[in-house]
Parts: sequence; C-alpha cells; structure tokens
Amino acid sequence: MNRSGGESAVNIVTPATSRSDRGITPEPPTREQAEEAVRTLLRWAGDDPDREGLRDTPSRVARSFKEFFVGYAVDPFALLERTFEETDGYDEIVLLRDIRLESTCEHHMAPIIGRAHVAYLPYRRVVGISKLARVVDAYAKRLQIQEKLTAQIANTIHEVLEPRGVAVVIEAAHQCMTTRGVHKPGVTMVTSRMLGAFRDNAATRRELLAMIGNRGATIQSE
Ligand SMILES: Nc1nc2c(ncn2[C@@H]2O[C@H](COP(=O)(O)OP(=O)(O)OP(=O)(O)O)[C@@H](O)[C@H]2O)c(=O)[nH]1
Ligand SMILES: [Zn+2]
Repeated sequence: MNRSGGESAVNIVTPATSRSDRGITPEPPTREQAEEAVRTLLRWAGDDPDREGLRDTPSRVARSFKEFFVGYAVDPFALLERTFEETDGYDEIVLLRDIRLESTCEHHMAPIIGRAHVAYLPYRRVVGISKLARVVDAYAKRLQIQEKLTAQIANTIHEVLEPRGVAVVIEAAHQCMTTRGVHKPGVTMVTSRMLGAFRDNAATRRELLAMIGNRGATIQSE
C-alpha cells in the first residue's frame, strides 16, 4: 500500500542507509593521537603549543570534539522506534518549528548555525516530538553539508515512521562564508526536503510553508 502520497504519488527514492548514517565510524585514533594532532594545528596556526595558555588546549579540543561530533555515536533510526497509536485519528500536519541547529561544515570544520523545521503527516501513529529534535541533533552533530543533513533527517523519519509525508526545512548561516573566504555576513542558506504528500500535493506544501512562516530574519541575529 502506498502511504506516502495519495493519488498523484510518485515513488520517491530514499537512498539506502549507509553505515555512517547509523553512527558506525571507522576505528578512531587514540586520545593521545588526537591531542598530538591539535598540537600540530596550533603550530600550523603560528603559535607555541607549550606556552602556558595553550598547554591544556589539546585536551580541551579533544573533549570539545566529543560534543561537536556526538552524533556519530547515535543511531537516529533507534530514536524513532517508540511510537504512540492512540491519536483519535489525528492525521494533520505535525510541525516542530525553529529547532536550534548547531552543526559543522565538512569542508572547513567551521560552525553552521541555524534552525530546522521538521514536519510529518502521521499515518496511524505519532512519535514523541522530542525525538524529532533528537534526530536533527544526531545528524547535525557530525561533519556535514546542509543538503545532506536536510535529506538525512527527512529520509530517516520517512523510513522509520512510514508517514504520509515528511518535510524538513533548514535555514542556516555558514561561518565558513561569514568569517572567512568570501566574507558575506548575514547570508543564510535555505534547504528543504519534501517527501510523500508534501512533495506531491501543492496545497499540502503551501499549508506547511505558511505554518513555518518567514523566519529567516531571526537567524541573522544569532
Ligand atoms: N553546497 C554546500 N556548500 C557548502 C556547504 N558548506 C560550505 N560549502 C561550500 O563548500 C565550498 C568548498 O569550496 P572549495 O573551493 O573546495 O573551498 P575553498 O577554497 O575554501 O572555497 P571558499 O569558501 O570559496 O574560499 C565553498 O564554496 C563553501 O561555501 C554546504 O552545506 N553546502
Ligand atoms: Zn565550509
């Protein structure tokens, strides 16, 4: 049965989940090797890793990386396993709007800061709303490009919940563009991934976009 889009449904191909999507990464280096790499980068920056102020920096950076990249240790699919079926037939849009997004650009390892909006059209069951935000974090807390991040979140919800539609919109500022390189402060990148009814039905998509509203201006002040 086709749950994803009604009469005009086209079959949206969601790419197979890769090992890294599931949070499985190759053999990591030791803590000592990671700290030595930071010392090398400190020297590359032009400073002396042995001076007092920098002595503990390799250890701090190693710890910080565990926070910035905690998503590699999370299986986003498992986050959505628990669902609730007593919804009295609720089948309208569920939208989690303005989820704070903190990610890292995979090209420059610079912060990507913004907001994610995640919506789905339930089919028979709903998921705890915090889990949608957890899925965002599970993928955001990795090295990313925004397009892939957007697609991974949508594809995961689509694959696990099998809802009638999924929509993910991300608006974010890339510090690799604002503080270096082309230096364009205030620029935000907007991406969306629409699946099922959000992709096939223009009215459903319009309703969603109206619910999200124009929130771009709020990102720039962050
Ligand atoms: N499509 C996409 N591009 C991104 C994202 N984050 C950063 N980039 C871009 O990735 C590109 C990498 O381009 P390169 O020419 O390889 O790197 P670069 O010499 O540092 O480029 P500049 O940033 O232009 O100085 C840059 O244009 C970045 O703006 C993202 O999430 N999606
Ligand atoms: Zn970048």
